[in-house]
Amino acid sequence: MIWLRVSGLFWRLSPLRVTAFTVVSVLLALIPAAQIGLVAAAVQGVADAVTGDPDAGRTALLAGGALLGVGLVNHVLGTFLQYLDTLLRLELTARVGEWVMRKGTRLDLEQYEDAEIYDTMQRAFQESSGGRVYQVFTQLLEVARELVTLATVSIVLFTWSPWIALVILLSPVPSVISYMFFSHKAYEIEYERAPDRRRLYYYQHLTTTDHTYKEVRLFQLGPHLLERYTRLVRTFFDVDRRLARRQSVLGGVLGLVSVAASSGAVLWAIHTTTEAGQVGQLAGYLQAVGSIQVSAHGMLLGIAALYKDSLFLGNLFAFFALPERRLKGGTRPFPDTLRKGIEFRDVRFVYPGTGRVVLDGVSFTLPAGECVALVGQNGAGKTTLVKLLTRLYEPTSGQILVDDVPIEEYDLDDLQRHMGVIFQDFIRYELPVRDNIGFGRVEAREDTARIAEAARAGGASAIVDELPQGHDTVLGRHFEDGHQLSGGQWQKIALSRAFMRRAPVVVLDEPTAAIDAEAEAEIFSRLRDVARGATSLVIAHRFSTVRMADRIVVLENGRVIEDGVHQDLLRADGVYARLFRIQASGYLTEAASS
Ligand SMILES: Nc1ncnc2c1ncn2[C@@H]1O[C@H](COP(=O)(O)OP(=O)(O)OP(=O)(O)O)[C@@H](O)[C@H]1O
Repeated sequence: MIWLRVSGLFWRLSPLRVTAFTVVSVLLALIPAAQIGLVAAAVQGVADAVTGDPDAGRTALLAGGALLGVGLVNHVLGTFLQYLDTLLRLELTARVGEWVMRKGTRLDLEQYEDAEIYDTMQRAFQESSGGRVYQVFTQLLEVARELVTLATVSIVLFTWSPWIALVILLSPVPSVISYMFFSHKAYEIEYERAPDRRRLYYYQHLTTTDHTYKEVRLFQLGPHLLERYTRLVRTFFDVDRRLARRQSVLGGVLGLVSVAASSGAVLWAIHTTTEAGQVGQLAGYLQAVGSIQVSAHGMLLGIAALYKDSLFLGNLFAFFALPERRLKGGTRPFPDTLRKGIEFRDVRFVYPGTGRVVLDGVSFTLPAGECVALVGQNGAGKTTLVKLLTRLYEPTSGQILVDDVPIEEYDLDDLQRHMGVIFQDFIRYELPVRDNIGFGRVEAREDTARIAEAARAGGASAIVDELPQGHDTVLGRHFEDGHQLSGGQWQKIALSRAFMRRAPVVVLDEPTAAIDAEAEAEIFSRLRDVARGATSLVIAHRFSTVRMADRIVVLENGRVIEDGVHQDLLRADGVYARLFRIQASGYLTEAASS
C-alpha cells in the first residue's frame, strides 16, 4: 500500500501538476503504436509505388508527414513532462525534509533514547532527501505508461502473429523474478545493518569533526578508529560482493533466455513476411518487436524496482507513524509565580526497557522562591530527577506536585514554557549570540535589552561586549566569520539562555562546572536576584556553590539520604559533612602549604 500512500503524498503536494503529469505520460505512451502503424503504411506505400501503384506514393507521403507530426508532438510533450518532473521533484525534496523535521520535534525523549526506535529514525533519515519517494512516484507512472504502450502495440502485433507476440511479451519474466528476489535480499541485509551503519557514521564523525579532533589526535585514536571503520566496511563489502556475484550469475543466465527469445522472434518475423512479400508489415514488425520488448522489460523492471523502493520507503512511513507525544498534560495553566513550591513524593523511576531502579522513593520539597542544591555521586539519579520535573519522562510511581497540584494536571507546553532549564550537555548553537541567548525565549529574540539583561545574569556581558559584532556575532567555527568561545564562556552563554526565559522555576544541571571560581561565586551570590524570585534547583559538585543554597538535598543510589541547610548538615556529620570536608581540606592544605 506504499504506492497508494506515495500517490496520496503527491496529490497533496499539487493536484494540478500531478494530473498534468499523468495525462502527458499517458499521451506519450500512445505514440509508439501510432509510429508503428505509420512506419508500416509509409514503407508499404513506397514498395507499392515502386511496383506501379499510382496512389501509393501519395499515401506514403501522407504517412511520412503524419510521422513527422507525431515526432513533433512527442518532442513537445516530452519537454513539458521534463519540466513538470523537475518542479515536482524540487517541491517534494523540500517537503519531505520538512515533514521529517516536524515529526522529529513531536517525539518523546524516551523514543530518542530507545535504540530500536532510534534505528527506525536513522533508516528514515536516509530517505529524508525525498529521492526515493519521487522515484516510486515516477516508477508508478512509468509502469502505467509502459502498460498503455504495451497494450496498444500488442494489438498491432497480435493481429500479425499472436505466438511471436506472446514469446516476446513473456521473455523478460525470468530475469525480473531474479531481480525481485535479489532486491528483497539486499533490503534484508540493509535492514539488519542499521546499527552497524550507525557505528560506521559514528567512527566517521569522531575523525572528521572539530570538537572531537583534539582528543582523537592526542590519544592517537585515528588509526584505531580507521581500522574499526575499515573492518566494518570490509564486512559489508564481503556480504555485498557475494550477493552481487550470485545476482550476476543467475541474472546473466536468465537474461540469455530473454535474448534468445527475442532474437528467435525477429528471425521468425523475417521468415513469415518475406514469404508473403509484406515489406511494410516487416518494417512495422521490426519496430514493434523492439518497442514491445523495451516496454515489457521496462514495465516488469519498474514493478521490481517499485517493490524494492517500497520496502525502503516503508522505513520512512514507519517513522511518520511513530506515536507522537504520548506524554500528555492536563488543561491547567502553570502558575506565573509559585505559591507553595514543588514536592517530590515517594518518586520511583525505572527507565523504560531496563530493570534498574534509578530513583527509589525520593521525597523532598523545593519551597517557593528558594534555591535547593542537589548533590550526590555520579549516577545517583540527579539528572533523572530533572527529566521528571520537566516532564520529559513520567515517574514509574509516586507523584510530583506543584503548589499541591499533581504535575500532570498542568498543560504540558505551558509547564515547559515556565521552566528555565540548562542541562549538563547544553547545546552550543553555531549561530549568533542573539540566538544563543534569545532561544531561551524565542519570541523575544529581537528584544536586545532583554538579551543584554540575561547576559548580565549569566555573567556573559563582558564576553558579548568584546565580540566584533556584539549580539550578532556568530559563535562557533562551523560557519563563516564564526567566533569560537572557551568552554566556560559557552557555559555562561548557556546560563544566560536559562535566565532569558524569566521562568518561575529555574533548573541548572551543573551550570558552572567550566566556569572559574570567581565568576561562579558572583553568579550564585546573585542567583536570587537574577532568577527574579524563582524557585530553583541547582545540581553541583562544587561545594562552594552548594553551600550558597537555601537547602541541600543529598541523593545516594536513588534515595534522599540527607536534607537540610548547610550548617545543620555539617553538624549532623553525615555524608554531606564528609564530602564538604574533603573538598575544603583540599583547598586548605594547598593554601597552608603555599
Ligand atoms: N536514558 C537512559 N536509559 C537508561 N538508563 C539511564 C538513562 N539515563 C541515565 N540512566 C541511568 O540512570 C542512572 C542515573 O543517571 P543520572 O544521569 O540521573 O545520574 P546523575 O546523578 O545526574 O549523574 P552525574 O553526576 O554523573 O551527572 C545512571 O545509572 C544511568 O546509567
